Amino acid sequence: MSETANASQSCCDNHAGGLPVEEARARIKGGIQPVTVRERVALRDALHRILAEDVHSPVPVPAHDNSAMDGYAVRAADVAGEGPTELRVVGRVLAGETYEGTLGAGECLRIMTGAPMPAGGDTVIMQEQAERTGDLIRVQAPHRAGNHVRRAGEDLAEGERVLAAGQRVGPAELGVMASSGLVEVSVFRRLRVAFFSTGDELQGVGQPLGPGQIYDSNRYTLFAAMQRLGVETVDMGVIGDDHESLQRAFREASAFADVLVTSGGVSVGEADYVKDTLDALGQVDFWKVALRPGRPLAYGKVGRAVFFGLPGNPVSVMATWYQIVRPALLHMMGAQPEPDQLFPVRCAEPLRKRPGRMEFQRGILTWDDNGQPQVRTTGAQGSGILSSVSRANCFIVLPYNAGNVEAGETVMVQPFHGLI
Ligand SMILES: Nc1nc2c(c(=O)[nH]1)N[C@H]1C(S)=C(S)[C@@H](COP(=O)(O)OP(=O)(O)OC[C@H]3O[C@@H](n4cnc5c(N)ncnc54)[C@H](O)[C@@H]3O)O[C@H]1N2
Ligand code: MOO
Repeated sequence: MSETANASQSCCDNHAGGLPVEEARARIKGGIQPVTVRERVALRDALHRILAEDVHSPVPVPAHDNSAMDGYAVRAADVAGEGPTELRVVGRVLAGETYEGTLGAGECLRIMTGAPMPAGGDTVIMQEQAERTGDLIRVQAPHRAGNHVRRAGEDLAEGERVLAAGQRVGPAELGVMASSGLVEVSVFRRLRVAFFSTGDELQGVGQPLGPGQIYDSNRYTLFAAMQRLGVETVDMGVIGDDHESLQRAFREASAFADVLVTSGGVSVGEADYVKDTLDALGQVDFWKVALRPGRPLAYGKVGRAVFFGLPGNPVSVMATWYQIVRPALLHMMGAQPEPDQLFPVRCAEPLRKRPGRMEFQRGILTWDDNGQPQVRTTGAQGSGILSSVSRANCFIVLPYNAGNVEAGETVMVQPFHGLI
């Protein structure tokens, strides 16, 4: 057998346990198109949206040289020596005003934080460092030229590119655009994402649980994750475990949604119809990823909609959402790829791990007694224990081939901050 044949043989063997996570991500990325339709929206409506164009500042920010402190605007030359130096206060300027005169030698101006610097003045002395008597101040020099002055354009120069196309708009981006005086911004249209839960055992909150029933939590988790991502959500409720209901729901969703996300029914059980429905109405690309929790994960297309069939276990929903679906949706939304946020940290306790799947255990990242970062798990890691995520602040990411981890070994963590 040739070397190539050997390589492809071993590749397929490995994939029996599911596609490697990176390969699943790459296959999805290769099969989906980012949206191209743009719209202009008012600044606040741009929150969580993706910029469709670079944003340039039409004005310098700040617009004028101004004081960073409450105190006195002076001429640097007057306060360059050892001192003490006496200067005469010729007036006052508050934020929002301008001082019309020009400071002459031996003169200073009472100035408040944010007020424009007067002509002739180039340095500010904090009021705590000036002793005032009547119209005179006495300062102990020297003071560095330009001290406590914020230069026009030091934040953003006029015409400077402030933000790039593909950036997601969060609080800082919204504020920065407002600081440039922008009223509207061009963003990509929102993705429309439909979702439903499957399972005859599911009951809605507010109803008593019948025998064998559980509450449907996945629709809440998915709703929250989608809201945070900034997509338009269409909640299709709970769909029963039968071909007819599923086919109807798939057809309906594919008529209006860009993406359909379901939970449950993708494994090998006798009521797991989701993959079969996808087979019948669309195309299955893959339905197993070597990821834990969350191996059964169906990906394909129904009509023009991209389909993700997540497993039913609530933690598997979260792992597959954050590791596979979220990056895919960001790509479809027109966002720049996010850099991997993986950091090496000492593991404070032993971890159980079987080789063969990439594992996302739920961790608590803290500091040890020596001030060094450390991580431990939230406890039981079953894929039905959703509180293992609500108690965590990071994923502990264990590679495919890793086995058990000893206390004190280094592991990689992916903080939830900015992710969840
Ligand atoms: N013989 C095998 N059995 C299972 C395998 C396997 O490979 N061979 N894989 C296991 C793994 S791993 C997972 S994950 C689950 C995934 O199964 P399904 O996607 O078909 O999910 P369900 O069977 O419908 O549900 C699994 C579990 O999650 C609960 N669930 C479902 N939906 C919700 C919801 N909306 N809110 C809260 N909880 C939900 C459901 O009641 C089940 O307990 O399959 C394993 N089995
Ligand atoms: O991998 Mo399943 O997805 O354990 O929960």
